[in-house]
Amino acid sequence: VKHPLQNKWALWFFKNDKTKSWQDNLRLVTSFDTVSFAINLLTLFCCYDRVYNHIQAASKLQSGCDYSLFKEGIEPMWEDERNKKGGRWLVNTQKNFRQQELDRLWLETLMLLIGESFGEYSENVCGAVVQIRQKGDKLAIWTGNASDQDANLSIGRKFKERLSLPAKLVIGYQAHEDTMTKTGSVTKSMFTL
Ligand SMILES: CN(C)c1nc(=O)c2c([nH]1)N([C@@H]1O[C@H](COP(=O)(O)OP(=O)(O)O)[C@@H](O)[C@H]1O)CN2C
Repeated sequence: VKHPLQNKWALWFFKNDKTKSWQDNLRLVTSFDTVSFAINLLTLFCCYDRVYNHIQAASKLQSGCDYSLFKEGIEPMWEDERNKKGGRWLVNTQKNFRQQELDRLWLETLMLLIGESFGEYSENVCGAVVQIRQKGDKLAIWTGNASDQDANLSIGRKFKERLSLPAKLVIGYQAHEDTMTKTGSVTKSMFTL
């Protein structure tokens, strides 16, 4: 028997090909809605084997690449109806995190989403993104309503707790509206944890 998940999820891959538009670089890899498929995917992410599958651990991706896991029907982009009034909890990791920590953090994030771990606020969650970058990798959970402070703070607390990040590693919640229009490299956070 296939145990259904509460939501259907879609895994996306972003490859940084400068010759194409941003949107053309975004590809749907697979979507799933059963526990067994989710477990297979999680094992692929944590003990990938290049020979048997095309899905590699996040830490092995080239710079400029992203993985996104979003609820079926929500595209991992600001412009999607379900994202445009939302924002993201953003974890900026130091360079040395990639080898030891990044895959664990991404796996924990995937399990938080697939496991609907945010209680009453799970329906506010749109998806999660891991981004491999020279200047430092990023991990984010996107929520659908930047002005729902109760939901966003509760989701952020659970996110930071589950990742068991060092207390001094501050995470910020940024509205996509601010990220889209940011001037310079840093977007202001609505709140931090
Ligand atoms: C529909 N559309 C065009 C569009 N829709 C989007 O939703 C969207 C973009 N464009 N993004 C573009 O990528 C650049 C790097 O962002 P980055 O998050 O990779 O961060 P880095 O600067 O590479 O660390 C962003 O500056 C933006 O140009 C990012 N993004 C989410």
